[in-house]
Amino acid sequence: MNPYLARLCRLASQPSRRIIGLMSGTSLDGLDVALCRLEGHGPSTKLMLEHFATVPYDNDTRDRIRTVFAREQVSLEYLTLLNPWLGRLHAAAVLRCLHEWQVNPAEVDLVASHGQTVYHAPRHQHQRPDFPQNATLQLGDGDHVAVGTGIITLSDFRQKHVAAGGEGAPLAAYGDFLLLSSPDEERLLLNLGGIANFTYLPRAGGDASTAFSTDTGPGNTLLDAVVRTARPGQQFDEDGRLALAGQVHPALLAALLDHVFFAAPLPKTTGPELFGAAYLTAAHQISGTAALSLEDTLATLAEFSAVGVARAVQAAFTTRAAPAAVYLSGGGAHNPALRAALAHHLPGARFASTDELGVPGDAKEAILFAVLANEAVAGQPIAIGAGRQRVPAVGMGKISLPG
Ligand SMILES: Nc1ncnc2c1ncn2[C@@H]1O[C@H](COP(=O)(O)OP(=O)(O)OP(=O)(O)O)[C@@H](O)[C@H]1O
Ligand SMILES: CC(=O)N[C@H]1[C@@H]2OC[C@@H](O2)[C@@H](O)[C@@H]1O[C@H](C)C(=O)O
Repeated sequence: MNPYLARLCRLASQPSRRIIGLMSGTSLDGLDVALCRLEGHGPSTKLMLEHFATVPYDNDTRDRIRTVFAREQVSLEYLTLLNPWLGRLHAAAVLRCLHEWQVNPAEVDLVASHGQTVYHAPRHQHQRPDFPQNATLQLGDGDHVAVGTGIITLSDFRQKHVAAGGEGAPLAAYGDFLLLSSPDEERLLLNLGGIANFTYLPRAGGDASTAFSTDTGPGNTLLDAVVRTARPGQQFDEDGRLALAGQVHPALLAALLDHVFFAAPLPKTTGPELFGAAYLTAAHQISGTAALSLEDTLATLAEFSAVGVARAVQAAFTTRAAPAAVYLSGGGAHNPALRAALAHHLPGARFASTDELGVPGDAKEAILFAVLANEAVAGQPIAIGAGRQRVPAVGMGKISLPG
């Protein structure tokens, strides 16, 4: 037997596993690296986060990804070259983190690598009759991470979700359900990344089939794009200072909200393919606001993100009140302008951070992939999907052996 397969079998029956979760999201700020100790599997999973770091992307890396990111037309050669290049970059980042944390790679059981989403194409977005499927593409091939780190790697988690009928995202519900369900309260877990999404969790022990997650629209992606253009060298509106100095422009807001995505049934996903710079330019033109100040544009975009969240929450809870307990994660949770707009549009909510539940908000998505890998190796197909999520129980992740 291949010794790596034998190792994998041993890992599956161990009481706990040490797994590195990797996530690089739509904001392209860097690679999130979470070294997790995961004990057990399924609803009895216990997480100990041993270390977490975001390894920032330099300008060259960001530029390379942006050459293909969310673009309909790209050079096939460039895409092909970027795939192993990113895999090796992520492997090198893992080794650097382990060195800093004084952890021997041989003492890590698995890497769980999300890769870099370069194009997300749910059917409702691509609308091509010749391709009736949902589709999504992540680069940074798992074989390159496995060979580069010497650690067995699981990757490409989203394809199984698509194969089973889902849109390949959000996968957050699977990890949230296993780690953050509580017998004491039902919860909304609201992640404010480039794209915003939330997970609804019923009380632990309740009807698990009602758990689900959905994207709600942009989180930070348009805010970041505007700042990058207006203030070269700046990646985002630090502490929402510019947005807080502006006023919401009602006509621009109305133009931004005028898209079928916001009325589409839940769950649904989206990405910068739709909510990119061109979307904002069109809304500026329609509303006659092309000359609006940077501050007012950012204030309006923060409002837009918050209204998107509020509309999805309203759509999810038409016959009863939404859960009051809302736990925030993702970079947008650090943006006071976004938080103020959310507080206004979700008046019944009691906001806290997932940090208070033992899962640091900035690390939550990287941890998710470690949890998915743990289930793929030691658990069962995760059975929350069949209900509201409308995806049969699946395990996710492809296995790459280092040798
Ligand atoms: N102090 C801050 N003030 C304002 N915004 C902030 C702050 N810190 C982080 N952000 C925002 O958070 C973003 C990074 O968020 P995050 O890392 O959650 O995104 P991501 O994981 O790439 O996105 P996604 O979840 O869509 O894949 C930054 O680009 C910025 O917009
Ligand atoms: C296709 C894709 O990469 N989607 C990401 C993105 O970033 C946020 C939102 O859009 C979410 O749907 C998803 O990531 C998280 C980790 C998820 O699947 O839950």
